[in-house]
Amino acid sequence: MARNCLTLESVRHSLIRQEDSIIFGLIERAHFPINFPTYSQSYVSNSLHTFSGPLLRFVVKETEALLAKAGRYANPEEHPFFPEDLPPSVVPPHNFEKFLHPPAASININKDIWDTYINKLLQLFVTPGDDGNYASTAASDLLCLQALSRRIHYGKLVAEVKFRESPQEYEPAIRAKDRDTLMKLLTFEKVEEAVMKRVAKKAMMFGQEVTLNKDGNDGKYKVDPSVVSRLYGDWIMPLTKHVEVEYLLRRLD
Ligand SMILES: C=C(O[C@@H]1C=C(C(=O)O)C=C[C@H]1O)C(=O)O
Repeated sequence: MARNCLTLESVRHSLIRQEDSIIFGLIERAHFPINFPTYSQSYVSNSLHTFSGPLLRFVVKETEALLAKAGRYANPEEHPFFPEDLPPSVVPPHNFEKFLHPPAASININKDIWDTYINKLLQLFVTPGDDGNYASTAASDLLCLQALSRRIHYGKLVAEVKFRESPQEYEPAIRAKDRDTLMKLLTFEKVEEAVMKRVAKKAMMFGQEVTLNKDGNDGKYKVDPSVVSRLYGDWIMPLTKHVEVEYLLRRLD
């Protein structure tokens, strides 16, 4: 859909579709235990020193460098975790439609997303332990981080649509830099409740063991549906709303 035709309904539809990517990402990651060395500062201290620091950082940085060359970050919906020193794109530029307000478009909260994912979310949905699969673990973390980042930064599009639909409602609070009022204006509790129920249901459907005999899967899921609901309620939606508020605060710049 052309950006200038975006509506609250169409951006919400995209958020619903993105739930699938996030839940599949969580299921893939939950396949491995925590594998703590993936995040350890000292993991490669004995190697040939082609890099230092956590393996996940190395995997994300190197992947982003490659994707930057392929033009990924020219797309306003994509946000790198390591924007410093990214190589230039080597592909012909695509003329992405400019839907966002330029001074607000550059918001990037990936640092918060990274810290939240590693320090708070992971231990809620993966088991303790170490099976040595650190590179595969980092690869599945990368997918989760990218899906979360895309969803949370989608808050910019949501905020732009909400602002365009009723600028007169938002302008006084933006001018007064009143975060609390902005948060109230952009919050739809009924929508949030529906999101939490739907993601739990999707986690049940996507995370069940599919067998050819009649036995059910004994209520066991690859990732706990109530945890998925909690990740959304406590972190993913609050971070999306944080992006919405930050965006609106710059909407009249
Ligand atoms: C994204 C929106 O803004 C808020 C954030 C929501 C979310 O992150 O899913 C849902 C409802 C709103 O409280 C929206 O209105 O759809």
